[in-house]
Amino acid sequence: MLRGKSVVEDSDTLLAKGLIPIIDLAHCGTEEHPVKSVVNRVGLQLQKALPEKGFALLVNHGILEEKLKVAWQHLDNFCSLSSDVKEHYINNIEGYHGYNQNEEENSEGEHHELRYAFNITTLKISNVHEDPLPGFEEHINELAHDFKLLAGFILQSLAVSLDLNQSFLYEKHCHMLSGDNESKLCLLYYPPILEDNEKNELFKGRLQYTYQKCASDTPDFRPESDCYKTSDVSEGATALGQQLYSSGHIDYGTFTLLAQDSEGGLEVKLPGSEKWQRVGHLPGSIFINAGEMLSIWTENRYPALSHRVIIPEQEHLRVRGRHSIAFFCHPESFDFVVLNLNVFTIVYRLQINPNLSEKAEFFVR
Ligand SMILES: O=C(O)CCC(=O)C(=O)O
Ligand SMILES: [Fe+2]
Repeated sequence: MLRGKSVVEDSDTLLAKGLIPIIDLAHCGTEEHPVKSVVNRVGLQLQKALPEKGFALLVNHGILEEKLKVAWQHLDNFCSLSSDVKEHYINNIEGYHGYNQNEEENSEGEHHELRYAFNITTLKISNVHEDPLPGFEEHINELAHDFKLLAGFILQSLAVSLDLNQSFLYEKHCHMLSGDNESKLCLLYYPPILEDNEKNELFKGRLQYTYQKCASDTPDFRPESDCYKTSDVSEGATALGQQLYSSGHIDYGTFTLLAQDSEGGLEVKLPGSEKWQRVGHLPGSIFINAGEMLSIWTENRYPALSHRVIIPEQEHLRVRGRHSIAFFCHPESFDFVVLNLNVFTIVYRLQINPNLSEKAEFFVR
């Protein structure tokens, strides 16, 4: 995957304003032969961005917009299939590969996960029936591979940022998307949410579009603004702009790469803050945030970012729905112990440098 083409024109202006940590990956070489000076520079930028903001935006990352668009079109086609056809694609218990029906159906209790998800956990197996979805598997696998390569580059910069040998973290993640590692590419579709005025209830709208342009051509990043007025909102509230597509959480892997097709409700708590703040969307960029694993290894030097997706209050955003693609980057697990009570303990043994934890234990909830 060669990089170089500039996809974000306004990044210099935003950088100059100091509002947003933007990391430019142009001319960084390939994952196998990365350009050392770029690895080092990206490492320095991550070293500043992750503790201060908990995230950064990657630009000129080499994953073409067109590829993302086609993936979302495939996802739309998939979501439009009848339930009995979709059932054939439901993820298998061991690998979580395939359609995640639970996320769609989980509308009981306080949290509503109003979204469709299709997971790619391995490039090896072929359990996607091509029949009603011509080209789906080939395309999604190629995209998953691109994300894996991008993650590979970031791992090298991350290692440098932590004063580790450049290949150290990369080697600990070398089985991503092999089926033996929890990394996955997750195609997500958040349907338009409509309000039934008579019943005063929210319901999922029909899929209405294939791909959407951003609400505005101007990059939109306003962590200081409070335009959704959600800072004091308790989860489970019912008014639009307060209802959640995806409730507040941290990702539990090393880091997550997130591509979005538009502005649409992503909110974060910046490190040290208890306030939910909106993250707008910079067209063409990929959002990166640290996960729980990285925060454990670094003893919270790179804190895991709390984030959630709300249903936008503004009607023009809400009625369009939204697509995203998340790549969850996970290390190899050397020891996997399953306890009862639905709690898994995963022990990762890593010989990191003496300043960092050698062993991290954490719980998958
Ligand atoms: O779709 C998004 O913007 C975020 C998804 C997310 O945070 C997750 O699936 O963990
Ligand atoms: Fe997440």
